[in-house]
Amino acid sequence: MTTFKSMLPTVRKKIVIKLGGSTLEGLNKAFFSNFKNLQQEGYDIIITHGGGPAINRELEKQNVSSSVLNGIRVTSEKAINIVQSTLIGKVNPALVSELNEAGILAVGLNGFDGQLLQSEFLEQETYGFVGKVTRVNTELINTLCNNHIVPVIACVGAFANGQALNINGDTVASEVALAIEAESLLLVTDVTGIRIEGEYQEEATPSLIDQWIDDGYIYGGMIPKVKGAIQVLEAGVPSVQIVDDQLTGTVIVPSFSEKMARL
Ligand SMILES: Nc1ncnc2c1ncn2[C@@H]1O[C@H](COP(=O)(O)OP(=O)(O)O)[C@@H](O)[C@H]1O
Ligand SMILES: CC(=O)N[C@@H](CCC(=O)OP(=O)(O)O)C(=O)O
Repeated sequence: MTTFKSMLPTVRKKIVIKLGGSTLEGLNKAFFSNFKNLQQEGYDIIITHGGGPAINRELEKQNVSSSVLNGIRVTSEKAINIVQSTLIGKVNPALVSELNEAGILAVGLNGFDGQLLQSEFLEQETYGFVGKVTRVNTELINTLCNNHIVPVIACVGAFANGQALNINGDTVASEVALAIEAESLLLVTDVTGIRIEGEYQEEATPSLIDQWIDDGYIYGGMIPKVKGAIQVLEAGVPSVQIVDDQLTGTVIVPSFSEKMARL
């Protein structure tokens, strides 16, 4: 029966969920059932993922060294080939397969597919083959979402002539959330949010986070997370969280003065 309600266009909210490499290997059916619940609550889900530990293992196996600066992997020409083949050839299909087995229709993508993540070198002299996102193909994401297909995006950027660039998974998640104007960004990792002097923080503001970075309380892989989170929050995405696999952790909130300035 056609009712007034059924004739209204359904505005589905979008949630970007980034799964860190550190959590990927331990995810189970119970975790994925959260996703089904979110879909039933009217969310379109977009998944992005990293794969740091898998990349580390593969680099070691092939005797290729790499270093990390500000949470970003300095990526040589040899390393980018390993990053690309590991993320696209191993990590992404393993996750897509788990999602499909959990009854969530998912399709694996990387930056080259439909020019999903166009990118340029971030700072070649410092970081080598590391990219920054210059354009996200939001139409492709929207088309999949409108057809109830979950895009699962590997953090490999497309540069010219088929050259891949390595982009931190948290950066990709943040750029995708910004581009599609997500309602919410969840960065799922192996810790229960931001920990300062042994205490997990339920809430954190951008100015506190800047201070914690300066004081060395936030370091390594947490840096791209908080930087992406702040950028996304300041662009107006209402909910930004850094959480563990129970979806518990830190909510990034505007500081009081930032809240007042928005009014
Ligand atoms: N203040 C902090 N609070 C919590 N974790 C932190 C903090 N500073 C640095 N970290 C580190 O960041 C790690 C999470 O980042 P990362 O290893 O890159 O995870 P992922 O693979 O999920 O992206 C934590 O395991 C922890 O070692
Ligand atoms: C440029 C850069 O740092 N790329 C990351 C990409 C993978 C990633 O981000 O993995 P996690 O989400 O597990 O940290 C890397 O090479 O490790």
